[in-house]
Amino acid sequence: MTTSSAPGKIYLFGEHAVVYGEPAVPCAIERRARVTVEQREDSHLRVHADDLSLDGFTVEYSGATDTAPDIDVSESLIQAAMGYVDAAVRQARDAADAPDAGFDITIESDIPLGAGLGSSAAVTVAGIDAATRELGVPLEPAEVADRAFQAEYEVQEGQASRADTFCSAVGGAVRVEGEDCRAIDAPDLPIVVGFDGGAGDTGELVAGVRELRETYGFAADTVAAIGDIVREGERSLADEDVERLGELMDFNHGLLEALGVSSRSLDNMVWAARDAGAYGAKLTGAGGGGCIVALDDSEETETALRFTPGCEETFRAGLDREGVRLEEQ
Ligand SMILES: Nc1ncnc2c1ncn2[C@@H]1O[C@H](COP(=O)(O)OP(=O)(O)O)[C@@H](O)[C@H]1O
Ligand SMILES: C[C@@](O)(CCOP(=O)(O)O)CC(=O)O
Ligand SMILES: [Mg+2]
Repeated sequence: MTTSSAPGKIYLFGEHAVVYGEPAVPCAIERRARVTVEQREDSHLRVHADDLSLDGFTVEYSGATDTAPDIDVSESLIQAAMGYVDAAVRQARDAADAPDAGFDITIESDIPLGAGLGSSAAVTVAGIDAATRELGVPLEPAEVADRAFQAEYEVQEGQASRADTFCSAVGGAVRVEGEDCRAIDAPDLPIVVGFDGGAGDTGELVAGVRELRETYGFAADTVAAIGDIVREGERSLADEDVERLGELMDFNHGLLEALGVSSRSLDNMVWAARDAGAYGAKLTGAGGGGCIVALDDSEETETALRFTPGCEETFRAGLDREGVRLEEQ
């Protein structure tokens, strides 16, 4: 039996634009997904996911085509849930040259689903790490990242950057531009997250930006301007200039809003944080609903978010300098 965990992330800058080759800077946060795998005698997969619905569920199957129908959850939820797990298992089987390996898999996660905190990447990264270790072929974090990207790319039908998976695998702050992925230095940032309890559809939101970008030159310019913000943001990060970082996050949020990926509740939370004196605030991840990230060393932003209509949860999320790690073997 092997358990690995991997962190979720927030985007300081650059989501969406990173899909078109602009740089992005995500940071791993201290919220993790833990995946436990145990090799079976047969080639079946039995997956237990506690967090997918209020009750959690278990599904046993031997492949994507013959999902066992004897459980009380919709087919689409199973497909959505199993996509990443299936793809992670395919990567592990491939890495170990063990095409028939079967597993009992348990997923536990502190990362809300579809909320912009990279739950899919954390589950995929931790899953590949645990399954390859279980098969006796532990991989370096960079290789876990590469395989997790292939898995996400497959599930998201070509609409994925390397940002989430690389960040989750190596931890800390990272910079991703196309295939160029590297860890960068960052100070401990006073990160506050606000969560509206909802989720956005990453594929749909990415497709929306793609269409705007193809329709209007100024939308393409907006995407390019986000790239400029990221490059400026990297300098502020190196200078540890938190005030400037906040200003650039505000600017980045404005451009994401213009690209149509914000929502009323995300905007409300962003404004609540700014009014409370945060250095800056923006949505994180695909948008549409889910989380915002703000920088504030005082308690003011958390207090304000607690009283903001539409905000369901707020928490401080320290930068997690550790990426994927073995928990137990
Ligand atoms: N705890 C979990 N157990 C099983 N699958 C999960 C878990 N958390 C996330 N996932 C998978 O990740 C998907 C959400 O990923 P995505 O839409 O990219 O949003 P995000 O990565 O921002 O959370 C879920 O639909 C599910 O397939
Ligand atoms: C919109 C995007 O830039 C980030 C999506 O992040 P998340 O899955 O919402 O956490 C897509 C991507 O980079 O793959
Ligand atoms: Mg995701």
